Amino acid sequence: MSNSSSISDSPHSSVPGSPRVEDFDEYNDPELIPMLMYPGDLSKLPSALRTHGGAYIVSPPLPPPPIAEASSSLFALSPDAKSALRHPGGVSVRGYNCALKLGREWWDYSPQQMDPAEDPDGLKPSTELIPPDAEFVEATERYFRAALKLLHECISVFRTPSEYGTDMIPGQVTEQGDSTLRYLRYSTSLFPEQTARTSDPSSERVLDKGKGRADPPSSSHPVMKPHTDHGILTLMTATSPSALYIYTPEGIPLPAPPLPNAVLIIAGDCLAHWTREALAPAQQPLADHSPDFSSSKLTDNVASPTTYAPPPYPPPGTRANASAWDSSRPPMLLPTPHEVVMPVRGDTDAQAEEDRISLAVFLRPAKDVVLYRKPCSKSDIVAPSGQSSGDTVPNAPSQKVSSETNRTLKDPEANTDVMTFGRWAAEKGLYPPRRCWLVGRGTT
Ligand SMILES: O=C(O)CCC(=O)C(=O)O
Ligand SMILES: [Fe+2]
Repeated sequence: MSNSSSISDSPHSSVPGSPRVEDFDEYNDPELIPMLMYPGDLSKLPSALRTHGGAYIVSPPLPPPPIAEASSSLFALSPDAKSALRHPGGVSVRGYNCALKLGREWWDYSPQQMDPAEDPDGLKPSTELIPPDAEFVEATERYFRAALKLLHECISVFRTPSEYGTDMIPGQVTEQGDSTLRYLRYSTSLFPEQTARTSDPSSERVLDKGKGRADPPSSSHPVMKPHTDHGILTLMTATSPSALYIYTPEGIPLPAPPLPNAVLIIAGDCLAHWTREALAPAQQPLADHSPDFSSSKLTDNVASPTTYAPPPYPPPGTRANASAWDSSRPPMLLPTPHEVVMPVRGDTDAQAEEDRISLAVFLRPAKDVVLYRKPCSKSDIVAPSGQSSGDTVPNAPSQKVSSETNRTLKDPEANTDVMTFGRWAAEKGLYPPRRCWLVGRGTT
């Protein structure tokens, strides 16, 4: 498809490289992320996620994102003030965190009380991990509420009968759940050498999790490595320079620059679990499901079924052959891999030396919502830390697994392995293949 014909006389023709919404049905260009006009085109979101891994929603019902305020208020705080916003239990998805070697810092806004599993001693409600700027926090709260409303509208599309099924999202996903809003700052000035030069040594130690010295950066560019988000949907916007890339289900990278008056929506892990369940009930025995995807109804619309591989989700703590359960049931939607690679000095981008600030709203279910139930034999399940079998997930770091994880690991009587969202989130970091289904496919 030719870009010039598709964007001429489009209301968004000022945005180069994006297809006109009206062309969407015919549209099959893997190089462009579709643009959906709010509200009329929301119904096309499942298709867009399936073919491209993401879609822009144009004219979303959202207040202006408080990104400039994040820069001047939140990220301008002193190192000590930032340290005061760290979660007492070291949780990286609440309050302030940084990865200086990757040139990145971020802050998560989560107005709900902390989950007891994260905060067993009831040390602090998360509302205490907020910066001392009421105006900024109010603007953040306003944006968060409006974004959640929009994301729930998106979810209602998945509940409407369509060629992909009906009621793909469980009914409980109507509340805030474990949703959060995140601001990120990417800057070469965050690299350890820079911070060592510009901040006093004691602050630097605090910022870099107790390290007394500045290790060199892991990359010359501020980055976020390829991953999928563990929630349902993520809504994103950012300042230039453009640095975000998403991957299609075929593993093709697409630039995802910030567009004026638009937000990007991508799919999280939950959608893959639920669309797999909706189309292939887990209760059916393994033998009923052919691993030959080309013969599956589910893949009729996929351009090259042979290149369409499901994400390698080895069930935690199971024997290697148990992962065949997952690969025999391709999900209708894959979670969207994405990564951020900042241009830096010497790159061609004119804005290469500017910081990039991004904002993401993660729509997540509550921790006890079930992602899937998997039939298993008693011998399939071992402790996720790999203590009771030699053939558990390779290289899984030995880490403490929450009591919630152990409780829900298995119902021995029913021979059913129940994966809740809380368990998935807790275990995702422990099993490298779950970080991103692209890893190991030679794409990254
Ligand atoms: O900074 C961005 O644009 C993406 C952030 C992201 O992927 C994340 O926080 O999970
Ligand atoms: Fe992400």
